[in-house]
This record gives sequence, structure tokens and C-alpha cells, in this order.
Amino acid sequence: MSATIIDGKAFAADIRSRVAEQVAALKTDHGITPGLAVVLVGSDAASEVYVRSKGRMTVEVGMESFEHRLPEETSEADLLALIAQLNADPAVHGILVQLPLPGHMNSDAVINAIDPTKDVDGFHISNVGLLGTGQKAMVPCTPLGCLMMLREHLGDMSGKEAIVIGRSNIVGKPMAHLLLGESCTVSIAHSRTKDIADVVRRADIVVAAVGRPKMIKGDWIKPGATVIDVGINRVEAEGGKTRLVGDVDFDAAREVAGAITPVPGGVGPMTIACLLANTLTAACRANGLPEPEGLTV
Ligand SMILES: Nc1nc(=O)c2c([nH]1)NC[C@@H]1CN(c3ccc(C(=O)N[C@@H](CCC(=O)O)C(=O)O)cc3)C=[N+]21
Repeated sequence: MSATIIDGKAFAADIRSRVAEQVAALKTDHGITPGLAVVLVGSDAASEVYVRSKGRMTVEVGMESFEHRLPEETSEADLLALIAQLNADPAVHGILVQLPLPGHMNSDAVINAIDPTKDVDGFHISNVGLLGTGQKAMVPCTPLGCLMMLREHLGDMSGKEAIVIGRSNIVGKPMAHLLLGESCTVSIAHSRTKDIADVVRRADIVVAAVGRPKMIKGDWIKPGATVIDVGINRVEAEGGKTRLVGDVDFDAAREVAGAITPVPGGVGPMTIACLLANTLTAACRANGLPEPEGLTV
């Protein structure tokens, strides 16, 4: 049996077109254009590519894109001053500070300086606390995208065994909270987990977010399980080229799983679509308007 391939690229395009429709309605009915500010400090090549594609898609859905590129040696005080300015700007509904930040900055202090209602990454401690207590939060884009794909393919997840592999603040932990919200039985595995293969084999839902190429083997997967691969690892390929692979050994896992996301074309495009959805949500909340349907948790 070969798994259903969950097409994140197509699903993300569908979400973006729904966002675009609602952005158009916000403009005509209320004269509001949602705005997203992206701040990039330094010039990491991968970040550059990612920031450019975010900017392009922001404009494509009819939102305003504000890009701020600061030199690597920018002081934390200067970055905090920019954030204060964006917090106060009514044209800016969402603020994203690209991570990782240069080593001389305190990332926690920077993230927590963002107005939590504009924190479209969902990384501010207020949003983390709201999500952790089941209240309305800004939900981190990658876990939100994973949840949307799981809901689409499984519907009701109540009582299912879910495992999240990886315990990062940006993916693993918020993902576990979202799965708890779906009434799954949730485990989090990580580098110190004993007998990880056996733990993963119990799961109906596997979310892999460790950042190690092909770490999760085909024979770790329970037959019929749904596998969401968050990993985006650039590895060397033939002819001195590079290619992207996930955290899951895709070719082996697809023979066992019921459904699986590919890399590229799975979680990555969903992350950007959810960033746009969060920006729309922030713009609606900021203006006391009802939230967009089907685009929030
Ligand atoms: N504050 C902050 N928020 C982020 O959400 C954030 C960040 N910092 N720093 C960097 C990571 C990385 N990230 C990606 C999103 C989409 C793709 C994506 O769309 N990938 C395509 C492939 C792209 C390619 O071919 O290179 C795919 O998986 O199909 C990749 C990476 C968001 N990040």
C-alpha cells in the first residue's frame, strides 16, 4: 500500500485564495488593508530567499508588505526602537522578526517587545500562555499549517495517539498543545527519548520536527499512520548540487503510512499561507471585526 501524498502546495494556494477574498472584502466594506512588516537582521542567504517569497505572496493576496532590512551589526536598542515604531503604526497589523537573530541579541527580549496582538508568529510569551491555556491566541504558523492539514485529512482526531518528535518552542511545543486541543493522546519525543522507534510505532499521527535529515525510518511508522514532516534540510546531491529533504525517510515511510507530506511542497508552503492568515486575523481583531472563518484554530 502506498500512502496518500498530502499536497501542502495546493492546500496553501487554496488558503491564500481564501485570504485574498477576505482581504478584498475588508477593503471594500471597511477601507482596511492588512499590512505585514517583516524585519530581517543580517544577510543569511536562506533567510533572504524566504523573506522575498513572503513579501511576494503578501502582495499577491492584496496586503501591504513592509520590509525592513537591517545590517548584521545593528544594536539591540535600534531593533527595539524599530519594533516600537511598528507597534505604534496603525497600517501594520502583523510583525515578524526573522529568526535566528545575530548572536549579540537577546531573541526573547526582542520577541517579547512585539505587541502580542501583532505577533503573527505567535512567539510572544502572552500568545504562548494563551495557547497553553486554551484561550484565543496568535498560533505559530508552522504548527497551525500542520493542524490544518491534519484536520483536512483526518477530520475528528479525538482519542488518537499523536507523537511530536522535537521539543522546540516554535514547532514541537505549540504543536503538542494544538493536538491536545483536538483531544489526541499526545507524547513529545526528543533526543533523550529511550526506544524512540517503539514510541513512534504506537502513533496514529506523527509530526516530525527535529531538523535531522531522514532520521525517522520507514519501519518506525505504524501502518496507516498520518505523517507530517516539518523538516527542511538542505543536503548535498549529485554534481555538487543541493536538495531539500525532510526529517522522515520519505521513500520508505510512504510504503507504510496512510498519508504523508512531501518535502518540499508540504509544510513549508503552509507556513507562509498561515502567516498571511494570521495577518488577516490580526487586522480583523484590531478593528473589532469578526474573525475570518476556517483560517484560525
Ligand atoms: N520569525 C520567523 N518565522 C518563521 O516562520 C521562520 C523564521 N523566522 N525563520 C526561518 C524559518 C524557515 N521558514 C520557512 C517557511 C517556508 C518554507 C517553504 O516554503 N519551503 C518550501 C521550499 C523552498 C525552497 O525550495 O527552498 C517547501 O518546503 O516546499 C521554508 C522555510 C519560516 N521560518
